[in-house]
Amino acid sequence: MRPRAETSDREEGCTCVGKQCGCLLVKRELLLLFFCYFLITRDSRQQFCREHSQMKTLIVGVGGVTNGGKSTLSQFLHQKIHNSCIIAQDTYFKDDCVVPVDSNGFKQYDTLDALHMEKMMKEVYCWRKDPHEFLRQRGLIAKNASTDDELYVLIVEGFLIFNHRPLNEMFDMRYFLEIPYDICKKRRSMRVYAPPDPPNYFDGYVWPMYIQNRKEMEIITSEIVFLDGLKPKDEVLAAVYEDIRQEIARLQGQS
Ligand SMILES: Nc1ncnc2c1ncn2[C@@H]1O[C@H](COP(=O)(O)OP(=O)(O)O)[C@@H](O)[C@H]1O
Ligand SMILES: NC(=O)c1ccc[n+]([C@@H]2O[C@H](COP(=O)(O)O)[C@@H](O)[C@H]2O)c1
Repeated sequence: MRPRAETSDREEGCTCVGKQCGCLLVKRELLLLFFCYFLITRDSRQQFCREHSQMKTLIVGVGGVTNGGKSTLSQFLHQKIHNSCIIAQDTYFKDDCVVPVDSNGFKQYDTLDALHMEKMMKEVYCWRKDPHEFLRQRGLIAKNASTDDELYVLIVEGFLIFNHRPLNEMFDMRYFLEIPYDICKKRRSMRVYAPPDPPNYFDGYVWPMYIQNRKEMEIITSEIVFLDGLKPKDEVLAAVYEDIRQEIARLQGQS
């Protein structure tokens, strides 16, 4: 009879005292197991919630002529806009050894073929899939920051962003910085690329390619806001920021 009574005690709750109690060890192990399971699945549960929530996003394209002020504007917007980040096209140039030379001996850097566009698109898709995680992985957001009612802004900048159809179709807002030939030539001459521009590169290759790329861009898309890159920096930056701020407010007002 005695052993039966001990078994029923354990089933209803342990009454044993002391460190060696097996019931306590089992409970502790179960708790530990549950805690590990919770930790392991927390990130994927949070990701699932984000992917299936009504998260708001905005993709802004900042295009324009070389040295038109794209990076300056993008950096400014990034500093001002909460939960924003930049994907820059000029970080996707192919290695110099695979960029072909044209009939005049100029390296053909100013075409989509000189860029790893599939890689760039992957980065944009990665952001779109889970902007919060994208920012977190790049140290742009606190690990446990709330994801409720957040709006995420992606700034994509580059001289050929509107020429690549799949990318162009993703933009909610498009800006294009333009400056005249002489100013562009002057600004370009003060910048050192890798590799540096060879003699006559601007007149013999860069500017003619800009004219050609711009024509092609205008065939692909018409919804572009053209910006005068000659206006004082503060004026250009403030005007675009205000435009985007209003769009963000409009989106946040939506239920
Ligand atoms: N509105 C502006 N007025 C005068 N200079 C500018 C203006 N915007 C940018 N710049 C200058 O022009 C140069 C090129 O700007 P940057 O933003 O790097 O151009 P991009 O990214 O289009 O090649 C930089 O020296 C920058 O300080
Ligand atoms: N690897 C590089 O970053 C690299 C090399 C050679 C030329 N470029 C020039 O970069 C320009 C585009 O960048 P920006 O719009 O920032 O000037 C193109 O006109 C191209 O000629 C870049």
